[in-house]
Parts: sequence; structure tokens; C-alpha cells
Amino acid sequence: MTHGDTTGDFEKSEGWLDWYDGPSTPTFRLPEGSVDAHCHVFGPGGQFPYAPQRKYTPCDASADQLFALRDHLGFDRNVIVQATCHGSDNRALVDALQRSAGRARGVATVRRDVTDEQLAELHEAGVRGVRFNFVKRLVDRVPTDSLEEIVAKISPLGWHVVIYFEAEDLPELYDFFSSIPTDVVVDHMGRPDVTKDPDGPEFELFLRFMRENTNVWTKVSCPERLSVTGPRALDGEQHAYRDVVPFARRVVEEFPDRVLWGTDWPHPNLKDHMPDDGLLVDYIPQIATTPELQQKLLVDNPRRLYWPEGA
Ligand SMILES: O=C(O)c1cc(C(=O)O)oc(=O)c1
Repeated sequence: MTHGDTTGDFEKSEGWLDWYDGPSTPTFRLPEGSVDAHCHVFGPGGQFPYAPQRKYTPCDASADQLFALRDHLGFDRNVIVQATCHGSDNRALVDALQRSAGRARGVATVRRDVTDEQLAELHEAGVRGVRFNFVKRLVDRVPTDSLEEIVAKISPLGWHVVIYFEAEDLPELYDFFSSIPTDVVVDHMGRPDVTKDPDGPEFELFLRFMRENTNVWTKVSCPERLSVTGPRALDGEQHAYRDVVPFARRVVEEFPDRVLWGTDWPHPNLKDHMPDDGLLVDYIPQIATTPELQQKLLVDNPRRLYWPEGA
């Protein structure tokens, strides 16, 4: 099913794939209190317009639809990450946080001229981090001195920095990333090329980055984005994305206290298929193979980072 060709006054990017309606009920039972630590809301465009400088126009994906998915899959909470199609206009994110009854935290995008008052408002709404994006097809590069200014403004609030980049860009960005004094969370394992050897130099550089910087965490998410050979999380497939498993499992086992997992719903910019989110949850035991690792990945770690006050 599609969710309409237009979203408010907006026309979806050509070839846009809509999120999967009617996901299956996962076979894997999530531990109590599990957090979907990477997901987004899109618009709705009629209410929260997409940013003029966006690189894509999505279908709508509202907070209510996200919360329905949360309940269906068996998650307790969400971490909602500002999507690039909203630029630094965090209104859709803030609205979702405010309607979550404390069950969602947020990661915002801010500009260097953000004021302390604006940051305080975001904090009040539940924002606990900012996202810096280095993926060229999604954003224009922001100079590092701007980013350093933002870090200086957000660190007194105890926030962290989420970074999104592709593996081939890590060598160039390594020193800047290592200089960030707050906690740092890497989206989607720094997007390894999974056709390469998980023991080879490219992924080893990422592992070294995590070893050398004990403030760095990562999301072992997005197998549907990274996989080349699948099989896809569709049609009841219980062992999806096998080519990504050795990478994610390696990270979960070496850094069990610094990993997070999220659905990435509504899966922006997928080109060849849209996964069944129920089957994506069934992927988790392939990468976190014991109840202890699952508890850390899904409950203890995200709560330590996003709900450190408990409850
Ligand atoms: O790879 C992507 O296209 C992508 C895009 C966004 C975003 O637009 O914010 O977020 C993600 O986590 C992944």
C-alpha cells in the first residue's frame, strides 16, 4: 500500500518507497522495557512542512503511526532522531516527544546560532542529543568550527552527539570525531561496505575508533540499508540480511555496553525494498545471541544514555 503521492503540498521524491503497512508480529520477544533507539517522524507535511533545503521529500510518517508501531512490535520507548528532510526545524520532533508521555527522547539538528533558551526548550521536550550528518547525498557539509561551537553549547546540558557518515570517510573525519568531548553515537555502524571482510582494514578502523574512544557508542542498526545479498526481511524470512550479521555481531560482542538498536522506521531513501519491521525485530537475536547481550542492547544501554535518571 502507498501513503499517497503527495504529503500536504509536497510531492514525494521519485521512486520513494513508503513504509510497510501491517508488519508481522515478531517471533522474537523483546525484553521488557526495550527501546527503539533510532526512528524518525516525517511531517505530516501539511502540519510540519519539510525543509526548503531538503535532499528528498518523503511520505508522511506521523508520531501516532510511530507509537502504533512501537506497541505492535513490543517496544516500550523510542528515541526519535531528527530526519534531514526537516533540516534544523525540530517542530515535528518536539511535537512527537511532547505527545509520547515521557516514552520518547529526541536527537535534534541545530545550527551554530542556536540560543541557550532554544536548547533549554528542546531539553524540556526530551531532546538529549544533536545529530551531525556527513553523508553527502543527505546534507551539505557544515564546517567543523560550526560543529565545535554547537558541541560547546550542548555539553553543559549533558547531551551527546550523534554522527552519521560512510565508512570511506572515516579516515578523514577520525581526528575530528576523536576530539568530541561528549558521548558520541555512531549511526548504523558507520555504514560499512559489507562486501568487504569484517576482519579487513576498513572495518578494523571503525573498531579501533571505538576502542580508542571509550565515549563512542554505536547503533548496530539498518541491516536493510547495508545488506547487498539479503535475504530481505519479507515473507516470513527469519534469517534476514546474513551478510551484515558478522559486522553487527562483532561490535555487539566487543562493546556490549556501548551498542544500541533501532528500527530506522520509516526507513528513508531505501531503493529496492521496504522491510517488514516485525521481521527486522526477528533479526536481533542473530546479532545479540544471548539474553544478557539482548538486555544490554535493547534496555540497559539506551536507558543509561537517554533516561539516566531512571524510571
Ligand atoms: O541513509 C539514509 O538515507 C538516512 C537518512 C536519514 C535522514 O534523512 O535523516 O536518516 C537515516 O538514519 C538514514
